[in-house]
Amino acid sequence: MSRVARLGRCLFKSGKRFESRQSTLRMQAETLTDTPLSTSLETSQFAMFKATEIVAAAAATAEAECLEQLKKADVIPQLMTGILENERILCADPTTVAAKFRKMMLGGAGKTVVISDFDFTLSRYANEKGERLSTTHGVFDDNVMRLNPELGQKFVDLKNKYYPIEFCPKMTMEEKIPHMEKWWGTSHSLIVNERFSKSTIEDFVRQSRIVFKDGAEDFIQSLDGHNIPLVIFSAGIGNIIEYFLEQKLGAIPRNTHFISNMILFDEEEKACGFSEPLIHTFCKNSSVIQKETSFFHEIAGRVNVILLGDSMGDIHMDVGVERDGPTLKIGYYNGSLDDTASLQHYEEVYDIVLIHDPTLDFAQKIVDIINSASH
Ligand SMILES: Nc1nc2c(ncn2[C@@H]2O[C@H](COP(=O)(O)O)[C@@H](O)[C@H]2O)c(=O)[nH]1
Ligand SMILES: [Mg+2]
Repeated sequence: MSRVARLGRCLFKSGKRFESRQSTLRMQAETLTDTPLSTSLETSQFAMFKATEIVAAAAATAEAECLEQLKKADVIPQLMTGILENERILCADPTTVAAKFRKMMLGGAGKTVVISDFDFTLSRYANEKGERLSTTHGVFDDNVMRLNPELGQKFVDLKNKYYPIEFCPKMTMEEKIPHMEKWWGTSHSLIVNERFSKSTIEDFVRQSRIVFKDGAEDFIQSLDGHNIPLVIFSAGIGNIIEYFLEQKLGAIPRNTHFISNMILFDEEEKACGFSEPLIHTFCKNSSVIQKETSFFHEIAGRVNVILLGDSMGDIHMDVGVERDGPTLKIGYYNGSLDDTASLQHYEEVYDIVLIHDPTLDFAQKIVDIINSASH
């Protein structure tokens, strides 16, 4: 079945499920808001209700009022219709996604945290000409080749050997992990052995082919403006991301935190090691989070997570804080449009799949809706 036909089937199927959900939502909202409990029962009947029922009714009414706001604003149906009508967006389960949107809007900005990958999620995968752009590690591939071709070739050889393994559809994650550890370990050793200085690495970033997705600066700054924490969870090199943000934004916003491989510098500001534990593509989860992470206090209570990723390794990103809210998983698919197996797999593990999207418009729209519901 061609991708377009599959997309059509997926949209039709999703659409049918969503229509039934919309009518259910509308019915729920009318029921909850048209006949408030206290005016529809005789006093004696009302007296029979236990305190718990009265509290529950009050909570339902309170939620119904929020729901009424959502219904009036028609926000969620509009959003879901936009998703289902966009051929470049896949959504396998609109009903679940609509329910997550609703919970996140009810929770508002104060209950929200964004956990985002960096390489090819906040940064672009390719430029307008379709040329591949750089990962944070790739900053060394490009720049070292210019300064020291023999060493530069070692970085490139590593990428050419291991990148295909990382995205190989036939190997299991368990089969890939030893190769990823070898790739990260070898490239980090090359960096430490060469004792690159901090200032040299900052220059590498200035001259690199890392490009933000369109709207990324505004997205990061709007999160900061609404006090929504942003955790950049990257298996890349966190120092490179910091230098890139400083160069593009002028400073790292207060709300932005990093979980990543960090280059350690000695007193002469020369690279002398890397932080532990190693974070590669397939261990981006709470197992690599240090127990007393500095920003935990800032995200405690933020039960609703917007997760942004581009690879299979990003779907379990979590910062290990106890919570019971939804995680809305938004996946940026950079692969071939003919690779229906990968497209199907992304659709299974991400709530929303954005195909070849060089912008953060969709993520910005979700955050704007959450912020508007908070007022
Ligand atoms: N060019 C190189 N790319 C590398 C190397 N080691 C890892 N990687 C890539 O980085 C991303 C992980 O970053 P994330 O922010 O997306 O988690 C991963 O997908 C690898 O392809 C390297 O030595 N050279
Ligand atoms: Mg990535």
